[in-house]
Amino acid sequence: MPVLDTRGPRPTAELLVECVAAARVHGRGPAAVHAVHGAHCAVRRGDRIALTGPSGSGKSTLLHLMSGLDRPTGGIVAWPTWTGSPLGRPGLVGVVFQGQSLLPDLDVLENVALPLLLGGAPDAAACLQAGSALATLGIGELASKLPGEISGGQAQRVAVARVLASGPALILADEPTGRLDRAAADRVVDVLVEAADALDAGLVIGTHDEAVADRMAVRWQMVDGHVCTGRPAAVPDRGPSEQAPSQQAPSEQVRSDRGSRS
Ligand SMILES: Nc1ncnc2c1ncn2[C@@H]1O[C@H](COP(=O)(O)OP(=O)(O)OP(=O)(O)O)[C@@H](O)[C@H]1O
Repeated sequence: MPVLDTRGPRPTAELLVECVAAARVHGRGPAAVHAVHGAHCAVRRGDRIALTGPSGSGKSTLLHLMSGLDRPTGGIVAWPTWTGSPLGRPGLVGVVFQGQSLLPDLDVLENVALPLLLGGAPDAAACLQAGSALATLGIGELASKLPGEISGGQAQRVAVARVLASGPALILADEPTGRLDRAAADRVVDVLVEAADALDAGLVIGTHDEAVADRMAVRWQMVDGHVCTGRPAAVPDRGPSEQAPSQQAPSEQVRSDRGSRS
């Protein structure tokens, strides 16, 4: 029986990421695509959010902005309690990518251990943690396989294991169950929710799967690049120790850098 997350948001929990009028335009001129515009949203520790919406509505783009992997072309994306973007800093944000994201020349265990090794963990500890994450996902026997030797669904679970192994404070999963059957999809969501609970992490799952979305306490709906969070489109309430983006040093936020990326 899948675990249903019925907890509501905790408005004073640590604010992990917030978007204030965030926008992302891909390309320029007549070919420009306004993938996200005017996004006001925030994720706190303990949040369990389903990000839903039709194909092309901007879910992946918004997740990439919140991860720091992409930069807004308008507005602000900020991580108020961290100093600067989480990019390249294991343990802060973990992203389960939508497509193939495993390195083909590394075996499954090495793929899962890689972020830990890059973060400075000793080999033995990284391998132990990676093996444990694979076992949690029920795919421990794949450890020595290369990505080319496993199925798409198995690769998707390896990608989830890779994120969980590094114990991030914010987990952003982009269609993590897209290639899985119902039972495997339920298991992956179980694992994501259990890991998020254990880490007191914020969890956002981009999904087309209503059964997955229904298991999250909160739903954000995207339509044509607009995100509806069900909350007023104002700067979210902050806990007493948290600064608004406008009070932070520029280096601690990612502002619009219109024109610097296409
Ligand atoms: N690198 C890019 N260059 C140009 N356009 C892009 C790029 N990435 C995304 N887009 C466009 O931005 C819009 C939003 O795409 P995005 O992938 O964020 O949507 P999505 O809701 O995640 O879709 P899906 O559910 O199919 O994954 C789409 O029109 C898409 O074609």
